[in-house]
Amino acid sequence: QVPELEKATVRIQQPERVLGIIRAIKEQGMNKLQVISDFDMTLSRFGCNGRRCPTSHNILDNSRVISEDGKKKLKDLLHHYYPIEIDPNRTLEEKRPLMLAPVWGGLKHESLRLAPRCELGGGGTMLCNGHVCSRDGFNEMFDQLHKYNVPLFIFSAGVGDILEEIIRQANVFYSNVNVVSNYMDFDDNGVLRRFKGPLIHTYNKNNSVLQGTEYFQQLSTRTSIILLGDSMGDLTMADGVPSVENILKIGFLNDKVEERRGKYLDAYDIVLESDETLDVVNGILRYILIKT
Ligand SMILES: Nc1ccn([C@@H]2O[C@H](COP(=O)(O)O)[C@@H](O)[C@H]2O)c(=O)n1
Repeated sequence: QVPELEKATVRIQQPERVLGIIRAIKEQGMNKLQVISDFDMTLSRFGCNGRRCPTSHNILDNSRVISEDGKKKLKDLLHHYYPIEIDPNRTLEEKRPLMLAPVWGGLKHESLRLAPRCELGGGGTMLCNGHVCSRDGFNEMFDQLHKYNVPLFIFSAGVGDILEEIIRQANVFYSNVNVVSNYMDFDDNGVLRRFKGPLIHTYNKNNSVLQGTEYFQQLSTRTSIILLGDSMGDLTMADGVPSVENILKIGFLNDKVEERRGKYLDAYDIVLESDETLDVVNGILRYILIKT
């Protein structure tokens, strides 16, 4: 029923179980469904024409508002911490305390004055090599969820101001979309002082940073979940949802595919290897949402 699952990029450890979950979600109906998704490298592309696409952090790092010294610091931090972030041989407990540094470490020394809209403006939607960096099927996914009134919760360790702007410029920031991320806090002179609220990094995406938002409580009847992520940290994004009945975890395995395949197959129900599209997600949503 979902032809996209036959794509060469799809790996599933327990196909019967996965088909069972998809059928159960369809039976429960669209009123019970919510989608919880990571943003960078999940809704946005990992690569394009053989080059890495920017994360929402990288858009800021590369922008003209950051000093050359700051750019170097941010790049050094990322080169140091990204291999740790994706290292399959370190436990989450080892990684967790290290992950705050790349989110804030480079920016805190910057006298950053930024009008995020301007930085991305002039048609500058998340561009990389002249191509828009959202995955193929980005608009279709948002459109489908909006049409059927399915809530989409984006839980991101990226920069909220930037990724909101990307969604807005794609004209899909609908009322069913909610974002929890790191938002910049500027003082009266427009200088970046901090991020608002607790910093979200790749390995604390769970209830601990959602306290006070009550988002999941309001959606307590939405007991079917489709979770989209690209890291082992994304697997805890639905931890605050009360009484989950069905959960389908779809993981994008973008980098170090051979090394990480085993862990991803154990953790995610569906693994999409080097797949730069949202075809599979859209195919599953079509099957679930469109009455046959
Ligand atoms: N300075 C940094 C810090 C993190 N990143 C990357 O951003 C991504 C986090 O955002 P999610 O939407 O995926 O939660 C993650 O891929 C980090 O590697 C960065 O590029 N620069």
